[in-house]
Amino acid sequence: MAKAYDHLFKVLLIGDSGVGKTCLIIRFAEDNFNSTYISTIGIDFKIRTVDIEGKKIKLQVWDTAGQERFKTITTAYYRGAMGIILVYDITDEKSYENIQNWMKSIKENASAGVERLLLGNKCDIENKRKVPMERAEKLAKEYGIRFFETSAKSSVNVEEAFNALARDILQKTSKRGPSSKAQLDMKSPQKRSGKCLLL
Ligand SMILES: Nc1nc2c(ncn2[C@@H]2O[C@H](COP(=O)(O)OP(=O)(O)OP(=O)(O)O)[C@@H](O)[C@H]2O)c(=O)[nH]1
Repeated sequence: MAKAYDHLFKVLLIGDSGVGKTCLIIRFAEDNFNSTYISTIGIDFKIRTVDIEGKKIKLQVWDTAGQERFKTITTAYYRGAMGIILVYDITDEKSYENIQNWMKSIKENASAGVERLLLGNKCDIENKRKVPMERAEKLAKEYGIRFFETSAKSSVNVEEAFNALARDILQKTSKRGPSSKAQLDMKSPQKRSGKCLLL
């Protein structure tokens, strides 16, 4: 029987509790949204296969608990990830400031060449915005990573963000060959960002 996919990429979402990691994954994997907040206990994952440049990419998306008390469990999963999505909430300044701590955690726990992506979620609630988009754009530029403002609720940029990450991982793996995932190049080029456009 033919293989159902060409590549399997493991992707991890991290960020403060309540920023919307679970909702982003549910939007991406099931195209659904639920406003009831059930905080993630430990770790969980969902799967979706996407088509990138004619290749079937199976994305195994790991959802981590943002709460401090689960840190020992969740950081154990960093090592196997080929992509890590850092999420903050545009209405919660603290969650944005904590991005640098999450970055530090990646440095300490993930493989050296892991592909990173910054998301400012909940861009549907513009009237409660605390973090200007330009601030996050600047930060992403400093880190040399992509940035999108997203809304899991209104389905803004979710598809785009996951696809961009999958494409970046694919480009890295095809450049280096599938066996050298752990030693991927750290220097990623300056990347464009995605504006939050609610249609
Ligand atoms: N308005 C709005 N609310 C959102 C959005 N995404 C998530 N939420 C709400 O924010 C709350 C937290 O969402 P979760 O996805 O559970 O947050 P989390 O980051 O997984 O939280 P932990 O599991 O505790 O780490 C829920 O009440 C969601 O309904 C969004 O894009 N817009």
